[in-house]
Amino acid sequence: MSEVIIATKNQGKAKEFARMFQPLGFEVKTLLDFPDIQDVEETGTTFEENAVLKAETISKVLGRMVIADDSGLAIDALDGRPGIFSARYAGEDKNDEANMNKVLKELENVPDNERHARFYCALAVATPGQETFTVLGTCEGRILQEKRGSHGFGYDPIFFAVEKGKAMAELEPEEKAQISHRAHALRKLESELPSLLAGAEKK
Ligand SMILES: O=P(O)(O)OP(=O)(O)OP(=O)(O)OC[C@H]1O[C@@H](n2cnc3c(O)ncnc32)[C@H](O)[C@@H]1O
Ligand SMILES: [Mg+2]
Repeated sequence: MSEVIIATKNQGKAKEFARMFQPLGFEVKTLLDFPDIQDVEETGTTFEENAVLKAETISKVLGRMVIADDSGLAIDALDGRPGIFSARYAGEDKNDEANMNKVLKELENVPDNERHARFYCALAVATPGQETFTVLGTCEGRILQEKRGSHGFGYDPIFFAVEKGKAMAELEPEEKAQISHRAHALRKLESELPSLLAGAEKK
C-alpha cells in the first residue's frame, strides 16, 4: 500500500483521512507520527493560503510530497466568523467545547432561519520542486440551538448537516465521510492524485 503524509496534528482530521484514503489504496501518516516537527504558523488570510503554507513547509522539511488541510466554519450571522480562526476561536488552547460555547452564545437570539453556516476544507498538495496544487470543498448546514451527538470533532455537535438531516456529530464516521467538506475536497483531488504521485516519485 502506498503511503501519503498529511501535515496535520489534529487527531480528528487524521482519523477521517485514514478512513477516506484506505479505499484509494493509501496508508495515512500524519505529523502525529513525526512529533519533532514544529507547528507551522498559519499566517495566511484564506483557507487555501494556510493549506499551502502548511503543505509547502512540511514538504520541504521531509523532502517529499505532503498534503495539508486547512478547514473551518463560516457562519453568515457572524459575518463569516470563526472562518480561518476556527481552531482558536475561544483561545490559544484550541478547545472544541469552548469554541462551540462561544458560537452558541453569540447566536443566542438568532432564529433558525438565520443560522446558515458552511464548513470549508482547503487541501494543498506540495512536492519539492513542483507547483503546489489546491482544491476547496464545502458542506452546507446551520448552527443548532444546542449540541447533539458524540461523533466527529471540532464543531460537529452544533452543525446540522442539511444533506443528511442530522447533526454532523450524530453521523457515523462513514456517513460523514460521504458528505463532509473534507470528503468533497478529497473527491476533487482524487483524479489528480496519480499524476501528482508519479511526479513526486520521480524526484
Ligand atoms: O492545522 P492542523 O494541525 O491541521 O490542525 P487544526 O486543528 O489547527 O486545524 P485548522 O487549522 O485547519 O483549524 C480547523 C478547525 O476548524 C474546525 N473544523 C475543521 N474541520 C472540521 C470538521 O470536519 N468538523 C468540525 N470542526 C471542524 C475545528 O475546530 C478545527 O480545529
Ligand atoms: Mg491549525
